Amino acid sequence: MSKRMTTTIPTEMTFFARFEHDILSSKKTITIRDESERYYVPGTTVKVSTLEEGREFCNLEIVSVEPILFDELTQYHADQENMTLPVLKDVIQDIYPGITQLYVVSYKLVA
Ligand SMILES: CC(=O)Nc1ccn([C@@H]2O[C@H](CO)[C@@H](O)[C@H]2O)c(=O)n1
Repeated sequence: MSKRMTTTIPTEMTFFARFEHDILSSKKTITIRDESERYYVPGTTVKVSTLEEGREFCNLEIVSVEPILFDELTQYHADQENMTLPVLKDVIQDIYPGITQLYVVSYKLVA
């Protein structure tokens, strides 16, 4: 007998304010998160605000959510973050110290 599980589809996402400009200019088209943020659903739209002040600044449509290991990150991911790979790895280690399992969330700006 299988247990029925319910999940709540997330409808909001936060970013550090320093990334707002890159997101709004579509220079940054992915974000890399931990398992707590793996439940975004492709095709849904999320309301985006700054982590620091909770200021809403756009809506994003989720395009995909893909698991990735920290050691598998490449320049391809860094390009989509508008960063160099060493900087991206530093940023992730700052936010998620010692993490190995991550999720690449890709998105597009909703007009
Ligand atoms: C609660 C909360 O807001 N968390 C995060 C987590 C990550 N990020 C950015 O995603 C990319 C890879 O991690 C980098 O650009 C990060 O700076 C972010 O802006 N905000």
